[in-house]
Amino acid sequence: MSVVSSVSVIVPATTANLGPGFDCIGAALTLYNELKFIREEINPNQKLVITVTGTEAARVATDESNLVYQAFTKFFQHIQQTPPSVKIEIKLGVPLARGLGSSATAIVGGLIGANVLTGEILTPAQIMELAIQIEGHPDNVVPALLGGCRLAATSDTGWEICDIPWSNDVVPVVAIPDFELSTSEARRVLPTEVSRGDAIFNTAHLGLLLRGLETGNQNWLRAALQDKLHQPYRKNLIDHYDAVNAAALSAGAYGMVISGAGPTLLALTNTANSQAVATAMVSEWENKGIKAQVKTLQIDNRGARSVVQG
Ligand SMILES: Nc1ncnc2c1ncn2[C@@H]1O[C@H](COP(=O)(O)OP(=O)(O)O)[C@@H](O)[C@H]1O
Ligand SMILES: N[C@@H](CCOP(=O)(O)O)C(=O)O
Repeated sequence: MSVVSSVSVIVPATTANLGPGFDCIGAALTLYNELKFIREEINPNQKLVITVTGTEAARVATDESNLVYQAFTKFFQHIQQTPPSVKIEIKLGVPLARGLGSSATAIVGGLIGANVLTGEILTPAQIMELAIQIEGHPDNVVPALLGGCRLAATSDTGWEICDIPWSNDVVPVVAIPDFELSTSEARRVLPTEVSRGDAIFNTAHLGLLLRGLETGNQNWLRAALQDKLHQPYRKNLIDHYDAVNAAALSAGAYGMVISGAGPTLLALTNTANSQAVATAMVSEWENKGIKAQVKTLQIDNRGARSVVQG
């Protein structure tokens, strides 16, 4: 493969955990960030120019602390080369710090951009290992890279990634409030140890969820979307969680969970009820004084993709 001078990388948002699958399952969604990498001499004293567009652009760092650039430089550290001068153009479509995997898009995008610019020195599996290492857990970076719904588990030799079939009858609706919650803050409230009862509860419910997602079986999905490992601790960080949950259920959702580390709330429902569920969730929050936007999405089955431009 030859070295290229410019590449665009499109990376999907993700919804991680899906209730009982804390830190091991996530799905890619039809909502995207686009990152363009242009290898060029800027000037002798400057190695980096970052531009960001999109409604939350002002909140993204444009210096070396930018997460896309951090991942880009980690790639070069890994292959023991000096990173080239680069211009990075970021088009934001994924809201920041809302539990929709914006950090995963930045990490995956930075790694793929660097790999393509160097003529694909690393394999997709090596890129995945690096992405998991940087993010610290696999459940958002893996579906962002590969698309679909993915379960990741460690093995003696690394990671086993499993493709989880997702029935077309299961529709994801995300309600995104206008406040941020960083993943690190939402991880700080979690206990380091859990009881055997809670571990068994989640093991059983995750098994049920996998079959519910595959078959669209409504009873299994209704029972499956429960969790004892993270949501009981995190829901207090999300104002009116219980009220939005009740609104989603009464409008016909199978269940509602925290998307990723939150504060976005994810309802799973069927096509017939999706509009009612979306309206109920956003109205409930807005009645309580919290602005929110709602999106009825699909599962992205392609994952991150790159287009070489020169
Ligand atoms: N496109 C991007 N470019 C640069 N940094 C980003 C981008 N998207 C997200 N980030 C960084 O990731 C942070 C959010 O990460 P995190 O708290 O894990 O939330 P999320 O649930 O959205 O992944 C942002 O505050 C920002 O620092
Ligand atoms: N399992 C992680 C997932 C974080 O996802 P994000 O989309 O909020 O970055 C967690 O729940 O902490």
